[in-house]
Amino acid sequence: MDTNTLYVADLVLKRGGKPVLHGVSLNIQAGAVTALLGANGAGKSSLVLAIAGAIELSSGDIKHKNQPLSGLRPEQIRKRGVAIVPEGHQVLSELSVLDNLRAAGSACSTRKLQSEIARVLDIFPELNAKLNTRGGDLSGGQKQMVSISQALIAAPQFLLIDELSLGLAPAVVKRLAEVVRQIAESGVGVLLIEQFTNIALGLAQHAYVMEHGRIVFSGSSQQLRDDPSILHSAYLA
Ligand SMILES: Nc1ncnc2c1ncn2[C@@H]1O[C@H](COP(=O)(O)OP(=O)(O)OP(=O)(O)O)[C@@H](O)[C@H]1O
Repeated sequence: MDTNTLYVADLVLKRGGKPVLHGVSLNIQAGAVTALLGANGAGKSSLVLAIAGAIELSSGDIKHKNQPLSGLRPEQIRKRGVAIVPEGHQVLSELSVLDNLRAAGSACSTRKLQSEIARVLDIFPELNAKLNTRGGDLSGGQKQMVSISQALIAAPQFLLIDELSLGLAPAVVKRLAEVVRQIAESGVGVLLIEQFTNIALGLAQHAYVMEHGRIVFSGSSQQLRDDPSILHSAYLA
């Protein structure tokens, strides 16, 4: 088993008694972006939440470095190097940006937390001027930067991003795409859910397409660009 890969195998999941994932398998490679595409309701968010331990699986395996992650609590999964940027650029709106970052690193020692905050501010230098601003007073793009920064604290090996650009202005989307590329180049494996398929396929080497709780395509981003009918049928399904 390759230690640079997060293995997800045969995930079965129900929500509200309804089957949502019907045996989903995928691999996320460290140091690369993997795109996860599919229409609303296909099960992408549920998959990411299940990998992060936020919702309970009926069955399936999630493994990294030969260790099972399935069945662990979210904070244990985080400690093992898998972090999530949930949908909707959520931040703690009453806390300052700096306190949002501190809260994300509450498991770190004070010294480690300082160096981690400095590291994420190197990635998003635009947050330096906002450290004392309340989370609730930020623009959507700034909130997404804080949300990604929170996930990056404690240097995860894998980062699962649920909707990078939803509702954000084109200039911000371009900036966030640049950062995702940089994060992957630094060695992190990024699973990217992104409504703009051209952005996702521009960043990703490998892509998966989901339809009604199943993976219906796994292959190179180039293949999906060359044959748009695969995506068209998934988005119309
Ligand atoms: N909290 C919930 N409780 C019960 N069912 C849910 C819940 N959230 C989502 N579902 C159902 O799970 C299925 C998959 O939804 P999910 O949000 O995972 O899809 P998605 O591909 O991420 O779509 P979207 O882009 O709309 O978030 C849908 O049928 C949805 O109705």
